Amino acid sequence: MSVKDKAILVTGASQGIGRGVALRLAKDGANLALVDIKADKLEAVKAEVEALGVKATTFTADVSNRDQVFAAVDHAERELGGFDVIINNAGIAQVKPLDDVRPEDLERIYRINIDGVVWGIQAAASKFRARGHKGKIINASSIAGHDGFALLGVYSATKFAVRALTQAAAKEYASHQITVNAYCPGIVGTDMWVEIDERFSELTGTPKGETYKKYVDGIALGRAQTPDDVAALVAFLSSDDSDYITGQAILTDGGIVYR
Ligand SMILES: NC(=O)C1=CN([C@@H]2O[C@H](COP(=O)(O)OP(=O)(O)OC[C@H]3O[C@@H](n4cnc5c(N)ncnc54)[C@H](O)[C@@H]3O)[C@@H](O)[C@H]2O)C=CC1
Ligand SMILES: CC(=O)C(C)=O
Repeated sequence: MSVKDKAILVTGASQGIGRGVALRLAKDGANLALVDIKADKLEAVKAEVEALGVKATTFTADVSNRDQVFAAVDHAERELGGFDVIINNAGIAQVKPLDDVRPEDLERIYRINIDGVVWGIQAAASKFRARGHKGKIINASSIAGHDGFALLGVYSATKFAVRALTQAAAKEYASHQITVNAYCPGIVGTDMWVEIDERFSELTGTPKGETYKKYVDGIALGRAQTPDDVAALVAFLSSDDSDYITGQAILTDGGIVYR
């Protein structure tokens, strides 16, 4: 399984799963374009990637802005000398009872978690077609894209939407040898879960740390997921070994949701 010398763009690369994916792909020999809305942390990840002996470049972009996503893909191609894979990883959580959801809540999360994936799909697919070669589009869904989670209803809806987009894009682009798949992590110990845990505490009175613990206790393999666990699947989906897989939303959760 190899991604050696592939040019790969990762969104949400400043921290958490995106950073973990970038480091794993760099270890495997890929050259990386690191994209995030948070410019300050990107340079540190770039240095970590370069220390592994591959090329890295950074680009600050808000994935909800179509022009910025297209510019990020152009930048990646220019700086890395090619463009082979996009990983539409950036996303935000939202913990809210459905009763309390207002139009601005929907607008904010839809624009990042759904629109951002649409722009990433479009920008990558048009680049692959312009270059006249195959390509891979890999999107972040979740266990919450397979089961709706209480207090994470709208977030779950966005992750179901990512699965739908993944299937539709796989069908639309297959004739160009572009594959489109999604990864569906479980409970990963990143800043996103710190935020989710805190919001559950505020809403339900559960002591801090207890919601995270409750979810981790429900994992069959008995431990929380790490970004490296997720990165192992993303590395496979980025490699030529996954060439015959398209339109799938693959669970990597240590045993929470069974499909
Ligand atoms: N942490 C978890 O347990 C799980 C996470 N996921 C998904 O994995 C992805 C990564 O999650 P984590 O690393 O845990 O989150 P995180 O919150 O630690 O990192 C997310 C990154 O995305 C960036 N980002 C947010 N909005 C952006 C925007 N508009 N434009 C560009 N970058 C933006 C942030 O600056 C941050 O660097 C997300 O799509 C999330 O929904 C899925 C399942 C489980
Ligand atoms: C953040 C997330 O996707 C879950 C299910 O925890």
